[in-house]
Amino acid sequence: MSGQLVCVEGLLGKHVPAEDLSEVWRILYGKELRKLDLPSSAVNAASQENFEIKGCVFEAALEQLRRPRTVRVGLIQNKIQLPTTSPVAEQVNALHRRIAEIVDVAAMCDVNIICFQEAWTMPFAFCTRERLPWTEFAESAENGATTKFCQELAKKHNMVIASPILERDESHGDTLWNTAVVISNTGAVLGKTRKNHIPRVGDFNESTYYMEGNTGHRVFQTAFGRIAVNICYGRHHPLNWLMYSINGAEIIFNPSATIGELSESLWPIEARNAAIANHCFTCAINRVGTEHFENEFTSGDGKKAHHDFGHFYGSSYVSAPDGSRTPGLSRVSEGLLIAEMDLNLCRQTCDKWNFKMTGRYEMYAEELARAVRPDFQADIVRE
Ligand SMILES: NC(=O)NCCC(=O)O
Repeated sequence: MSGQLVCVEGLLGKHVPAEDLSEVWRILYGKELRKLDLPSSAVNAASQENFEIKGCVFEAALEQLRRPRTVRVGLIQNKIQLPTTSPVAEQVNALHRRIAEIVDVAAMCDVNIICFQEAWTMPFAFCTRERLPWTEFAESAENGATTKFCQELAKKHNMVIASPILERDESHGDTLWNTAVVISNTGAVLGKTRKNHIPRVGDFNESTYYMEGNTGHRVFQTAFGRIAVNICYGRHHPLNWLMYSINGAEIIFNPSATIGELSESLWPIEARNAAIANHCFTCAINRVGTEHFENEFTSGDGKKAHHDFGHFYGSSYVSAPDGSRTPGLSRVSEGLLIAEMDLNLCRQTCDKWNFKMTGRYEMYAEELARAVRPDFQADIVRE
């Protein structure tokens, strides 16, 4: 079944009677979004280069004192381009070429900020638990080939780029991290942020390679708004989203690599819920395809050894603070999703629902401070 169904929203459109569709849509997905008019040059280029392109608009009410703060955000989901047995440099170069093609199309659509999927320059090889050649994909966040490549793209297109890579930290004993590098539209490296929560589930053997990040919940002030990057497994941790939001993030990207059997039913809920709970936009990005590895590996579950991880189901989407969301990109093909958003919607939703005001953070801060003490006793009343 995995890999067959292209898109759940497409099925709804096909099978729900036309007279019921908009009500079904409103209940499941929130207020219906206007489609973004994309230039035909971009649509043609996407079709020639064989990737899906979709665009939606999140509107906000007009205010008297603030102008609309309209920004276009792009999300790219892609496959690996070469077999995992190809030389490392060739695999990376092929991915650079593919991303450059898609970013060129994003630029035709006036995208201001773009984010790629988790560890986008490599196969998601952590399932294998092998070191070589996979650790050779790690690069310096500050001056590695991928960062230089992104700096050129950012300058060329006046675009902020969030580039999640496997980082080799030469200043700290050559250690590895799972890192997103944020590059300003000027081409300067604005900074980096590391994955805070590392999975210990299924074949996601990432803790074999790197540790939980040490960069906290930093937020990047860009020319187009304040952004943060909550990498993959971090999306299961509500406090992680909360802290990016407390530091002022208006858009939180969630570059991911995850497979159908494990997480597909959680996928549409978690980033969307985070947008609602934190009065911000969230952008969930997942890779697509099935990646085959030469040496079979086991999953510690008594089942037979295998050569692949399962199907990465794509389905990248954007959610707004009012709970509305875009349809997902395809479950099976590469794609570019563009969301035009008025960032004024963040404060407008905050003023309506007041979660920041009613959140009782001081109460939770005290309770959590007690709960993490070694002498903590749970507060349970018994008969
Ligand atoms: N890459 C990663 O953290 N995957 C973990 C699985 C998931 O969070 O769905």
